Amino acid sequence: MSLLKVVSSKLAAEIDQELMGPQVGFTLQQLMELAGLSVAQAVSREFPLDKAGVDKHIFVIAGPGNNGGDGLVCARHLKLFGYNPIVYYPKRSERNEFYKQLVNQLRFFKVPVLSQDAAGADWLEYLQPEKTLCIVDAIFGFSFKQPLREPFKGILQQLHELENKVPIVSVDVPSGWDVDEGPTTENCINPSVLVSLTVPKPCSNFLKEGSAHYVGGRFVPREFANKYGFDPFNYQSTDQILKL
Ligand SMILES: NC(=O)C1=CN([C@@H]2O[C@H](COP(=O)(O)OP(=O)(O)OC[C@H]3O[C@@H](n4cnc5c(N)ncnc54)[C@H](O)[C@@H]3O)[C@@H](O)[C@H]2O)[C@H](O)CC1
Ligand SMILES: [K+]
Repeated sequence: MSLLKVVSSKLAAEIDQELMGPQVGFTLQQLMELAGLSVAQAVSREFPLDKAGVDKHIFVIAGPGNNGGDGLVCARHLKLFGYNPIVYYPKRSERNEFYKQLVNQLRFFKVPVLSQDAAGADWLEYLQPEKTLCIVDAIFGFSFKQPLREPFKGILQQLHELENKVPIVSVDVPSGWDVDEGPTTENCINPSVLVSLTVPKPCSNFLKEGSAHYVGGRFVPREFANKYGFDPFNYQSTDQILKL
C-alpha cells in the first residue's frame, strides 16, 4: 500500500487524541506551543524581518478552538522575533483556563488583544492594508464543520475582500474550507501561505498556484507517522517547519 500524503479530518482528530492520550501523554499545551512556534517560524521565513516595514503589524485572528490557541501562541513568538502582532480574539474559549493564561502572556508581552466587545465592528480599523504585513488565519482547523456561523462568517467575508491587498497565512486549514473537500462555498479565502500541522489535510491540494505550503508541528516519530499512513517529513537541523 502506498503511503498517504494527506490525512482526513477524521484521522487528524484520531492522531491528536492518541498524541494526548494515556499511552503517549503529550499535553495540549506542549503541542500547541510547538504548533504556534512553527507558524511563527513560517511567517518569519515568508516575511523576513529585515525586509518587513518596522511599523507594520501582523494581524492574528484567533478562533474559538485549538486552532485559535495556536494563533495566540504564534503571536507571542512573533513578538519575541521582533514583529508587531495584534490579536483579534472575538469568541474566547471557555473550555480551558489555559486560554486565559495564553491571553495573559500576550498582555505580558504588550501584544494588544482585541475582543468582540472592545473592538466590535471596528476591528477592521486595526486591519489597514498599508499597515499590515500579513494576516494569520487561526480561526478554524481540522474540526470545522459547515455551515459557517457568525461572527466568523462576516470576518471571513472581510478577509476574502482583503486577500488581494494583504497576504493571508492559514494555520493548518484555510478557515471556512471543508477540511476534506477544500473550498466548497462561494467567497472562500485564498491563503498565500498554508502551514499544515503534523501532516497536511486533503484540502491542501486545493491551494491556489503560487501559494507557499509548509508543514510544521514537529512532534511525531517515524513509527507513529507510518501507523497513520504517512512518512515523517525531512525537517532540516533545528527547523520547526519544512517547505513542501
Ligand atoms: N496534532 C496537531 O497537529 C495539533 C493541532 N492543534 C490545532 O488544533 C486544531 C483543531 O482544534 P479543535 O479545537 O479540535 O478545533 P478547531 O480549532 O478546528 O475548531 C473548533 C471550534 O470551532 C467551532 N466551529 C466549528 N465549526 C464552526 C462553524 N461552522 N461556525 C462557527 N464555529 C464553528 C467549534 O464550535 C469549536 O469551538 C488543529 O487544526 C490545529 O490547528 C493543536 O494545537 C495541538 C496539536
Ligand atoms: K485556520
